[in-house]
Amino acid sequence: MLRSCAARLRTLGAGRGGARPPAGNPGPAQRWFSSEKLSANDRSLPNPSWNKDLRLLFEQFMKKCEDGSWTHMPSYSYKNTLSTQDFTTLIRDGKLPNKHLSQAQLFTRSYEEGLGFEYVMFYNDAENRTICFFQGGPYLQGAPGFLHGGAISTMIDATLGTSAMIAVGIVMTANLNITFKRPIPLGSAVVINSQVDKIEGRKVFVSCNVRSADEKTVYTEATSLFIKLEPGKSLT
Ligand SMILES: CCCCCCCC/C=C\CCCCCCCC(=O)SCCNC(=O)CCNC(=O)[C@H](O)C(C)(C)COP(=O)(O)OP(=O)(O)OC[C@H]1O[C@@H](n2cnc3c(N)ncnc32)[C@H](O)[C@@H]1OP(=O)(O)O
Repeated sequence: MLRSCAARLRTLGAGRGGARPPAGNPGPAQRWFSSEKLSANDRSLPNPSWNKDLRLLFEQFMKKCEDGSWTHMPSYSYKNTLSTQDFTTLIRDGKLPNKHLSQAQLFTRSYEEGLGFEYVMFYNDAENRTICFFQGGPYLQGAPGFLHGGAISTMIDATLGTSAMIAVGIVMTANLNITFKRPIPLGSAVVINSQVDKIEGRKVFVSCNVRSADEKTVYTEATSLFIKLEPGKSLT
């Protein structure tokens, strides 16, 4: 099943997979989620650290990929990618020191397998929704036995950011409001369900909640504003 979905992604091409870009606004997100990056090292595929719930959720959604309603997002890397160069040229006028760039890693993929952020995202084009299944490892502890709020915020930002980027292209987080309602047990699988609520010019309003795998517990809720970056306008 895994192999068939991977093959499907390759056939479908760009990172939005089967999803159609909005008319006249394809956005560069396509390149970043490109199937070219699908490989044996794809961190969005199950590994031995994934618990039963995370595997089950992954399998359920890979099945949903088969009719094209959902798209599995392969993991991506900032390392030596065209998108990194685009981003630095666009935003930093190429000023980012090369030394730092060559060592750079995507924060959420920088821990060894099982120790930090284990996650996979799926995207639904028709509903403008991105869903992330996330299991926080032992290096993400805050209160004993529970996930650090910063780690939860990071995954929320990544999921909401992905939603916004798919909608309009390169964005940055301008505002992130989070309500922590219940602590999340370390090592448990949670569901981050996000949607684009509104787009006003360059402003993209996105929201999400974080629930337990059985959906019975709402752990966290968040709303956020992302701003589509303006080509040629340096932020530094
Ligand atoms: C991240 C890019 C990755 C690239 C490629 C990778 C591929 C991987 C694929 C996928 C990954 C996705 C996952 C990533 C997730 C992580 C994202 C982060 O962690 S981002 C780091 C934290 N955020 C910052 O450091 C921003 C710092 N702030 C800024 O740089 C600027 O303030 C910025 C860009 C947000 C806006 O600056 P302006 O100069 O472009 O725009 P102005 O003119 O100030 O605002 C435009 C409109 O927005 C409103 N606005 C701006 N900030 C606001 C705010 N905080 N609250 C309310 N309104 C705000 C303004 O009032 C204005 O509104 P009016 O058009 O006049 O109606």
